[in-house]
Amino acid sequence: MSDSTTADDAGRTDASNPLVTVDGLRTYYESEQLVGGKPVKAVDGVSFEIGRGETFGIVGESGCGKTTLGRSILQLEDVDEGRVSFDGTDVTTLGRRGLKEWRRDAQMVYQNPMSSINERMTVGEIVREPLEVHNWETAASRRERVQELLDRVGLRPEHYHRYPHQFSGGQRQRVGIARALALEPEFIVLDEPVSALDVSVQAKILNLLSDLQEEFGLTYMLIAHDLSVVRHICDRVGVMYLGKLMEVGPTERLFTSPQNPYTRSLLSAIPQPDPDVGADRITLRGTPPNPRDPPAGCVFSTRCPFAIRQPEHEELGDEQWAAIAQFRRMIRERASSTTLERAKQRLGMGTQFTPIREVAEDLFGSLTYPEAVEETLTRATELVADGDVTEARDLLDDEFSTVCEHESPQQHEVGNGRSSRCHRHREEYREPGDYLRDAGDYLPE
Ligand SMILES: Nc1ncnc2c1ncn2[C@@H]1O[C@H](COP(=O)(O)OP(=O)(O)OP(=O)(O)O)[C@@H](O)[C@H]1O
Repeated sequence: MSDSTTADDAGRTDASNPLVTVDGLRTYYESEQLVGGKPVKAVDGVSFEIGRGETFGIVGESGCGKTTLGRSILQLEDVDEGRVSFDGTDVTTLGRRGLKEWRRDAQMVYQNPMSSINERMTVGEIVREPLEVHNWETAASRRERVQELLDRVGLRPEHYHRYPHQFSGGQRQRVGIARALALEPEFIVLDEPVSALDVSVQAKILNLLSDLQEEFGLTYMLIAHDLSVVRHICDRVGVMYLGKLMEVGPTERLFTSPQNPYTRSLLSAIPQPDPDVGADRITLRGTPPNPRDPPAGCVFSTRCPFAIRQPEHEELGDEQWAAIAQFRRMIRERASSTTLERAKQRLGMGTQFTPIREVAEDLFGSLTYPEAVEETLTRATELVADGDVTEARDLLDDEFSTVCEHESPQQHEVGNGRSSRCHRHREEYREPGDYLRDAGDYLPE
């Protein structure tokens, strides 16, 4: 975003001297259920660095853990595991006083900056509050500082005594930015700072953030679901899925040559202005799984268009493969229902699942499969029809599951300052890029 970034041409930061280092961060939200409830794995082992003066973007679908990651870095959430170092200091071990001091340096700007603020406070009081909390200099200088901040973010002196509800969305965001800047921080987490605003206002706020970064040497972490905003202003980007960072890399490289299947799918799901482009692009099937119960191996394996297959299944078309994946998903769901639920179903009480033969007909009826695959699918269908759902699940697992479903992939270095979590980067498999080209699919340009 700024010229002062330490990222080089490839977007690599000065690794010997990053401002923020996140290492193996985990934040789980415990279930409200007292017994047996699984926690939400909102952030699940995330590592990356942010260089001084850099704008680091975090993208991903709704609920993938972006906000929790931002709040965890700022120690606004109880972190379960991992370290966050800021300028070389591990802030996860700071006591209350140390944390209060450090918070001057690290601030957050929210999508709706007024949501957590007492609506009876005037704009001046809102911006001044952090100065009061930290007992910053004298009352007169605090007042002067607030005037200076209002002016710097494009508000007028008479706005001091107005209330935020008298303001437009863009002006309210300016107030939020002024408040975040009050204590002269070095690092700001911007959580969807423009997504609630009209496009014309978005550009103004982004320009303001860019100017402020340059003027004060700020380092930003920008959380956004709008990929065009990220592409426009971030030096590097991290792509998140179900609490994991799937790919990290310099923005332009990541957008033009994504290395991870999830990044590819996410980018190709962007509506293309030109209908001729990306006519056969990859689409993201379904919605992400429940973060209380993420898939056992690679978190993206249940939706991945590039999932590794057993060699004998390589020839199956995408449609055939997708139907099998859907069939397996449904059987897994049924197999995980409790004995009591299953007994109730048999007695015609409780949830009624669609008869499995009907499901099989709907999914596979119009498709052709090699004989051996067809036989397995028929056997699984009959097992479910006879009530042996677990056996059917195991049979399908034996036939179709691969490393993607059993093992969580490591973060592989994939060149030019990029890293990606995917088993396909291992030597014994074909790279996602090669696989895609051979399949003749669309690669985002
Ligand atoms: N306080 C909380 N208690 C329990 N679960 C939570 C809490 N906050 C978030 N979650 C859950 O944690 C997961 C990650 O949420 P988070 O808000 O971090 O995602 P996000 O990527 O920022 O989503 P969005 O783009 O919709 O804001 C979600 O499943 C969410 O429901």
